[in-house]
Amino acid sequence: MDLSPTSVLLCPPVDISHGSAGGVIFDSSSLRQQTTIPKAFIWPSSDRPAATEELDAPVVDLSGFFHGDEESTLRAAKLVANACERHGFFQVVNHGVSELLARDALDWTDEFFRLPLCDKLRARRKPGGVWGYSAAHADRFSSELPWKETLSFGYREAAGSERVVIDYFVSMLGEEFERMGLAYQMYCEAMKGLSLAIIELLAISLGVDRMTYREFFDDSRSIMRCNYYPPCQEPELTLGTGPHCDPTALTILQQDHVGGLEVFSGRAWRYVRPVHNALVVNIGDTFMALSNGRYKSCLHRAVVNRHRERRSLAFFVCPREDKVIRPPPPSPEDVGGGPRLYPDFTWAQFMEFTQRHYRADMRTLRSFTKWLESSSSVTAT
Ligand SMILES: C=C1C[C@]23C[C@H]1CC[C@H]2[C@]1(C)CCC[C@@](C)(C(=O)O)[C@H]1[C@@H]3C(=O)O
Ligand SMILES: O=C(O)CCC(=O)C(=O)O
Ligand SMILES: [Fe+2]
Repeated sequence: MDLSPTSVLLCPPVDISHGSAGGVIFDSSSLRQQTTIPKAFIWPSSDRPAATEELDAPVVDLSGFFHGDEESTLRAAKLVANACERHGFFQVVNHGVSELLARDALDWTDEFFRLPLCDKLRARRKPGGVWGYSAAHADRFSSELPWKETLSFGYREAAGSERVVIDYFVSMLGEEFERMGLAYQMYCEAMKGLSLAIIELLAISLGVDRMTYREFFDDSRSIMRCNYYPPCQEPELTLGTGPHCDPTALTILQQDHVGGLEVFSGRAWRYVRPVHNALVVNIGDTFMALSNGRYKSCLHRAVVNRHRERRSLAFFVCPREDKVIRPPPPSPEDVGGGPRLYPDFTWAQFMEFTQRHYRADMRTLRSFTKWLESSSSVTAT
C-alpha cells in the first residue's frame, strides 16, 4: 500500500504564511506539538463538544431489499421513513459494498494525509472550487476553523468519465498515484450504485413511485470527500467539522472505528456509535427540498479527541448541475404535503452559494432561499 519512496518528492520549504487566518496554515504535524491550539481553532462555548447520549437511529438491513423481498423492503422503508422524518439519519448494513474495497479506501486516505505538506499542497483546493486538498479551510475562513484536513474530488458516470477519479489523482499528484486513484475510482462506483438503491428505498418510504427519484439522480454528480482529523491537544475547545446540514441531496459516509460523529436530535447533540461494516446515510438540504420538507436535512458535526486520529469518507450525491430541484408531481399521499417550502433552484446555484458566498452551516438552505429571492428581485428591477 505504501507509496514508493521516489514518489514522495523531497519538498522545497513550504511558505505557510499565506493562510487567510492570519498566516495560520494547518500543518497538523507541527501544530500538534504545541501545548495549546491557535485561537482561530477555538469555537464558541455553545458549540463545544458535550454529547453524553447516543443517537437513537436505525441500522437498516438492505439484504431483503436487494433480494426483492417485498415484506423486508417495506420493513426497511418504514424504519427509513421514521428516521428521516425525525432527524434525517440512519445506517445501513448488508449494503453490497465490499468490505475490502471500503477498507482499501480508508487505508489510502492514510497514505495521502501522511504525505509531507508540500506534496499535499500540490493538490491544493483552488479558490471558489470544492475539489482539492484543504488544511482546516484556513484559506477560506479566519475563525472557527475545523480541526481537520480534507481531500475532495468529483465523480460522475458520463461516457468518457470511466477514469475521472484516476485521472484527477494522476494529474494532481503524478503517475505514482494511479493506484490511489484507482482505489477511489472503484469506491466511488460502488457508492454511486448504493446511492441509487437508497434513493429507490427513499421513494418507497415516501409512498411515491420507486423510480421517481432514481431517474432524477441517474446522471447525478458526486463529490467525494476524505476527512482526516488529527489528534488534538485541546479537543474540548474545537470541532473537527462544525454544525451543519449537508447542502447536497444524500450523503453516504464511511467512518473508522474511532467515533466522533454527532447528530442534533431531540434538542441535544447525540453521538453516533460506529457500527462495524455499516455505512452512515444522511439526508441533505437538496433532498429535504425534493421531499418538500417531509424528510429532514440532518444537522450533524464531528468532534475530535486527544489521542487518536479519525478518518471518514463522505460521498455526497448531487443532481446534475442544471436539473431543477422541485418536489415530484403530487402523489396520492402528496409527498411533503402543504404549500411549497422552497423555491425551484438548481444544484449549480446552490453549490455556487456554498463555495463563494456562504459557509455551509445549519441554516444554509434558508439563507440560500433568501439570497435567491434577493438576487432575483434585483434582476427583476
Ligand atoms: C457542498 C458541500 C460543501 C461542504 C462539502 C459539501 C457537502 C458538505 C459541506 C460542508 C462539509 C458543511 C460544513 C462546512 C464545510 C465548509 C466543511 O467543513 O467542509 C462544508 C463543505 C465545503 O464548503 O467545502
Ligand atoms: O467526519 C464525519 O463524521 C462527518 C463529516 C461531515 O459531516 C462532512 O464532511 O460533511
Ligand atoms: Fe456533513
